[in-house]
Amino acid sequence: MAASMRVKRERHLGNKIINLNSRGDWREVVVDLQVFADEKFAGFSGLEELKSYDYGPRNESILLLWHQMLQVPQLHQISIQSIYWSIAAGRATGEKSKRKRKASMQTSPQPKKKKKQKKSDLSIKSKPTKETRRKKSGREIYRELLQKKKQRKVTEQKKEIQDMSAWSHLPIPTEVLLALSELGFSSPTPIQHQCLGPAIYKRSDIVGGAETGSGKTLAFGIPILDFILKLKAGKILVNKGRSTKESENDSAPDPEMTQVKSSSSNEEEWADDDLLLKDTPALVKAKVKGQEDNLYALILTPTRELAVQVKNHIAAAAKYTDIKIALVVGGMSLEKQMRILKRQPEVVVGTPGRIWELYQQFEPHLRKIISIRCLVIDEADRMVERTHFAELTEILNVVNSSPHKDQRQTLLFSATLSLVHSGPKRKIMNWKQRTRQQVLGKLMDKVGLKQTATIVDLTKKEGTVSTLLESKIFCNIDQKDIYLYYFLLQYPGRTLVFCNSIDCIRRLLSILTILQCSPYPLHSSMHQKQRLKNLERFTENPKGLLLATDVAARGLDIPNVQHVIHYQAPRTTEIYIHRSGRTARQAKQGLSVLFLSPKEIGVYRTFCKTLDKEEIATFPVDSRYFAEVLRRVELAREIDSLTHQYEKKKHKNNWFQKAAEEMDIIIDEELNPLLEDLGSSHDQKGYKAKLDALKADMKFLLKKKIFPSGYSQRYITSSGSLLQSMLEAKDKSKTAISELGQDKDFNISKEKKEVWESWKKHMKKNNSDQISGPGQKKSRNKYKHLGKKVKKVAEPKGE
Ligand SMILES: Nc1ncnc2c1ncn2[C@@H]1O[C@H](COP(=O)(O)OP(=O)(O)OP(=O)(O)O)[C@@H](O)[C@H]1O
Repeated sequence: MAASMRVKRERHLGNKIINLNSRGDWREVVVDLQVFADEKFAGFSGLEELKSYDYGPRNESILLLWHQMLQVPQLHQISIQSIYWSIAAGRATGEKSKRKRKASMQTSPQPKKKKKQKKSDLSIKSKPTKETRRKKSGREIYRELLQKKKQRKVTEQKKEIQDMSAWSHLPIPTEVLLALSELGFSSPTPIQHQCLGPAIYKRSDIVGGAETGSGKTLAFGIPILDFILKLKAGKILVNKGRSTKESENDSAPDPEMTQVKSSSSNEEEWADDDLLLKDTPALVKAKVKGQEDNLYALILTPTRELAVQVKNHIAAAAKYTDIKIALVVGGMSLEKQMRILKRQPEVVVGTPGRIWELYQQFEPHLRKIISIRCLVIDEADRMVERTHFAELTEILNVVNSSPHKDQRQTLLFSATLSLVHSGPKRKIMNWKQRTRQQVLGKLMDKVGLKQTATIVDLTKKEGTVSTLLESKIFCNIDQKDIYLYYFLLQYPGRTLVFCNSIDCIRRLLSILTILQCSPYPLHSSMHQKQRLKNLERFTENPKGLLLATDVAARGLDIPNVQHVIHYQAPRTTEIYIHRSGRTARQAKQGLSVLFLSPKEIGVYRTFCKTLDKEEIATFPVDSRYFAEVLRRVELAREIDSLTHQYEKKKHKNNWFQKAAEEMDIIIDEELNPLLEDLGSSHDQKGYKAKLDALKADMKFLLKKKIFPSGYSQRYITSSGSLLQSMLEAKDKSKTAISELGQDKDFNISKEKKEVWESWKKHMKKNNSDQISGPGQKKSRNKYKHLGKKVKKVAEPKGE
């Protein structure tokens, strides 16, 4: 039988005490009263649990207090702290009662001895005697340690509580501000600073451009959260046959909103009272009736990974709200996404393909996109490109056909929204050089933005961020592997290597795996789960190596990526900016290295011109260690080539045999020639022995250190001397590139081979000239026997 008891519940908020008896929703907890039969529990009559733990920030009086505190800077920190703690306390209570309930369920069917144990667990306050302390089981000790760890974590969080006064001039909802404080975002970034005002107060359409890693996600995420919170609180009326103006006429200005607005310096500019309504009973009814099960915001991104990230980022900011955010992307279970959509999430983040697919299947929640109130297109310049995302055009046709289109807020963001391309050398018919305004105007027309849209363009002509150290290495296609491996060896750190094709990634993956660099691939032909898993592994590994196509070029916010390598030159200037933008985020330092083959000089020249860059500095390479690097790469190529040829044949035969089996066909003499010749068993044995020998050689080579101990692994010394050397190298490379660019015969493959061979000879000679230490001489002799095996240069495969 259950019993209940109301106890005095109090929480301290700043210097105020809030009596919780009058707040929150409490419910009885069913307990077995026999457990409490002991006289120790005399007077115990029952347990109650707080049903909703949101009494903290969402309570009106606390909100009022919060806003009062915002007016007094010195109280600012206290208010954040107090509200934080009231939430933390609520959560802790919730978890505790959940645990208790679970414990009581577990204890009831168990024998009495166990129950007694539970009783002593419940009497937490009684000091443990020496005897009980000695009797503690391993599980109890573990639990205690866990508890202590939790407490320490909370104390650390308490210490990290931010001064959030830098946000006070912006109309950020308290719940969101609280989450931002927890995330450690003590001030808005420039793009947030400029977008949040017009987006929240005026609900303007926004075209936002800012450099990579500058916080654009929250610049559109916060206005969405604010809008939905206001809708839920009945401060904005969704158009259900009644205009917002009508409702506003019979309502007084909302005290809370007035207060926030008055603190704004741009009050006059932003004031748009049409959108701010008082909590009249009629409005509350309208909210309850029509608004609760609506889809309010749709956020579209070009890639699935970016959609996952945007969803998580906005969900973190919405942590203290009850706004539901769903992810709808391809490559993941359709059924699961349909189940999630049944829960009526207010915000849907996804890729156009899957959203359109579900729309066409008449998924009821997504059918509401016609009446969405917020539409965000992230990486808008890429999304609206012709030939890309036909589904986006379909979605835009639907949302733009809505009779309430004018009430929709549309937000477009990218780091390359207004990039103006320089004209081609030979003028193409009808080609016109556009101004920034014309580029933006075209984009706005395509999406259907209002003419009154606010344009916040913080992008600079040079495109990349100032903390990024850009460099290039001019080399032949065949040398790229060597330079890449050299770089990875000399500069360990989280590195992202971009290639233009999946084939190139597969080849590099194989070679770098043989060289024990542990690369993770990421491209569109992989299973979505594997893609996300690899991204996660890369994020967790401080020396991680990710080989990716441009699927990872835009938007991905992977913390502390130190190097970005363009193994193949990006096809467009935009891609160069986005790829490079995966490093040097949030004002951190980062390095990008562009590998340029003679064929790629044209592209390089184009984006130097577009980005107003005279030249990109050449990355300094220490050629003394190149022979050893070369030796390893060649051996890896040989192993790869041998394995690949054999495995390809084997795979083909297996597939053929399986297909024949399924069709009940016997592979007779007639069909036999269709199978690949794997050689006799003797040949196969020989092949395996050869492969094993090569692998053993590789193992031996990998054990040896290439760089002597104490050799600097930093490309930027504290004095910046290496940076200086890169700048000095700039002029040299400039002439070298222009000379090679003029050499018309350079691209003939025979010539290329000769250049490659002569370069190798040169490197070997160079190396032997420079090896002077006895240790190094000795180690060279060690590899003498390997010379024969690695003599043959494997033909590099096409990229
Ligand atoms: N106000 C803030 N203070 C500190 N960090 C912030 C703030 N806002 C966002 N961030 C962090 O900055 C990082 C970059 O943010 P975000 O991914 O939104 O950048 P972006 O401008 O969209 O970049 P990209 O153009 O590459 O997509 C994220 O890790 C985010 O958590």
